[in-house]
Amino acid sequence: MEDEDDCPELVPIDSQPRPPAEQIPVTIITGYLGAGKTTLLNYILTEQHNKRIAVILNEFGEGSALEKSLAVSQAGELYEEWLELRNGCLCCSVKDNGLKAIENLMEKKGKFDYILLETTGLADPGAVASMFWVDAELGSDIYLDGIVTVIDAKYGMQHITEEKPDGLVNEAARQIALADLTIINKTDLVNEEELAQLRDTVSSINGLVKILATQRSRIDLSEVLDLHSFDNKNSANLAEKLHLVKSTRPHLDKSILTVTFEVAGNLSEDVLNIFIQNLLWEKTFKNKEGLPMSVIRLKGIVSLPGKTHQVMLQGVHELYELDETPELWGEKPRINRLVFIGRNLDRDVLQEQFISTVVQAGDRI
Ligand SMILES: Nc1nc2c(ncn2[C@@H]2O[C@H](COP(=O)(O)OP(=O)(O)OP(=O)(O)O)[C@@H](O)[C@H]2O)c(=O)[nH]1
Ligand SMILES: [Zn+2]
Repeated sequence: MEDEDDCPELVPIDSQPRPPAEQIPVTIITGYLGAGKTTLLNYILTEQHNKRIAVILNEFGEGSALEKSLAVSQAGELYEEWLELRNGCLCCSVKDNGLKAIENLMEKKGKFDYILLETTGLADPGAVASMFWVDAELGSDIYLDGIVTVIDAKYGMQHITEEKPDGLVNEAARQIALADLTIINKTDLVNEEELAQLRDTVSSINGLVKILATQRSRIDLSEVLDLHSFDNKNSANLAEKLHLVKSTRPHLDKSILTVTFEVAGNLSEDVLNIFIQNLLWEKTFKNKEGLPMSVIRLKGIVSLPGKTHQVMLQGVHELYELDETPELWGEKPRINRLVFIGRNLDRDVLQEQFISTVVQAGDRI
């Protein structure tokens, strides 16, 4: 789906659900060491916009650092604050730590319009993303808007294809697997052929992701901000978008790839939950070599019996959510579309399992 960018549809205003007015978007900016994350942040801060943006630098969700730097851009002026964070384990305690610190800062300084968070080059953005996502559900002031991965045009390929010792995930590839947008930066350092190769590799990992190319991370802000990748605000064309996604071939034997399939019918919600939990939590699905499938990102549109609206399925790491969208099925055929991004995924095995359990149970309802 690279460069697939359709104009927003004209929709009557009241049919557009919005997050509650006070909720503030967080965009996670990730990418391998030196790819251009900070350059992107600085660019966003200096661009013309009327937003009051809080930028969180340094790692967030690793180790037990006591102090993190937080810079706030207000009316073009950049100033820094040092915040004390009690303990850095963001993935296991939801309402604490970094998030609390942001909320405290907002109490003190007034609200921000937007939060940008740069992870370290080696971080797993999934853990950070999960935290914000869960928190939004718990009625936080903040919601996760999207994950943006910056890739070094010159060294990206090397980072992505580097083989890791058995069982370890390649961090650069995982960052791409999780991304809603990838920015291939430093295009001044490569020729067109190298750039095209890198694009192909990126889409072979993540068949859903949009790919843009930049120099000095210069990018139209509307491409980066307000993506609404984790809520149903942009669900209008999701079914069509998912329909265009293709299963990919891995660029290396054990690398991350995308698999997708479509199946008609109504699903049993209970059995669907069991299927996803087996896949994400129990890891009971194996590919033909007997290796456990591991899903990093999951997206779908499903049809549940008795529901007139399309239901969106979203997953990051071990979290997932079924969320009714404003889209009606109407006269459209009820086709479930699922996209999985991860390792050791076997499309045929997944599809067979899905049909023999979730769809068949749905048929019996
Ligand atoms: N040639 C070239 N250099 C760039 C470009 N964009 C950024 N750089 C340089 O690349 C280096 C790394 O950029 P940063 O923005 O600090 O990268 P980062 O991802 O934040 O790096 P870490 O936080 O250390 O992981 C800096 O020296 C930038 O000036 C570009 O488009 N072309
Ligand atoms: Zn940086």
